[in-house]
Amino acid sequence: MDGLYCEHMTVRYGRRTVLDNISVGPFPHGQVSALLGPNGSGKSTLLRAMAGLGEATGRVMLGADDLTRLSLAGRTRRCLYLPQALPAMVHLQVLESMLAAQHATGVVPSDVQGDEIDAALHMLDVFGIAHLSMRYMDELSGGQRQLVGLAQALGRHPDALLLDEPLSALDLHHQFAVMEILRRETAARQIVTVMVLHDLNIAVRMTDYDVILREGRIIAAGTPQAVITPETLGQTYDIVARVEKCSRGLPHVMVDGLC
Ligand SMILES: Nc1ncnc2c1ncn2[C@@H]1O[C@H](COP(=O)(O)OP(=O)(O)OP(=O)(O)O)[C@@H](O)[C@H]1O
Repeated sequence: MDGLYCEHMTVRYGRRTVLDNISVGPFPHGQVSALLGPNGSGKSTLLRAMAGLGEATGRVMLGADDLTRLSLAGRTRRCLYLPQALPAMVHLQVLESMLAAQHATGVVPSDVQGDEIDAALHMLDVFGIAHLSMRYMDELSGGQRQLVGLAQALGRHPDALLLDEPLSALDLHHQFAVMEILRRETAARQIVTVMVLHDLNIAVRMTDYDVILREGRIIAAGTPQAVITPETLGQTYDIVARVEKCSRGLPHVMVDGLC
């Protein structure tokens, strides 16, 4: 099987089982996937387990490669997790923080052409924040730090990118801009990108493969059109919702009330 997938994944916190023997994926190469579901449904737990963070049993595969057999450093090089928390407010310039991130996994990937500083500046430029390169991280806004975190993550050239609520601090313009950047970079690099999202309208329009979780169980998986339906939204979020077409013919989720 191609793409990123996990088999028989179980995660416990103490005596509480949050994910019980679930298999999910494959999350395809070259496409952006979303993990959806209500608060506490297990999205971050699943993303972290796929990245090898925390105690978990089961297998995580990237194509034919069993990631669970790798050291954590080796695994992080292949499959990078960007946490929900924004990058720390350290007293480092943005460019320095990019270089530190580049070196965090010990190896500068061979496909980074030319000078490392140029590569870091290029990534900042991709996210439209090259003008912040000499500013200090602890002097940036939350949204600006989130953009730096995304630039750091893509700058590390992983094969799979696992992003936990990467749009949470961004304004509407930047939410759409980041989704377009992630779609373009994911396709150009043929990597796997999986993100936790709460905005169903972004998911329905701008992702390719979605998984909905509730209480650690998979409610639905597939294309947004197949997964984001009034039935699954009712079953998952306890809401009465419609998926209509807007005047431009694009799908739009509308919530009429609670079940
Ligand atoms: N470190 C922890 N120790 C104990 N329980 C935890 C821990 N982290 C998460 N949980 C519990 O595991 C369950 C799943 O949490 P998780 O953070 O994966 O949910 P989520 O779907 O990402 O939620 P949200 O949308 O609110 O971020 C929740 O019931 C939560 O209380």
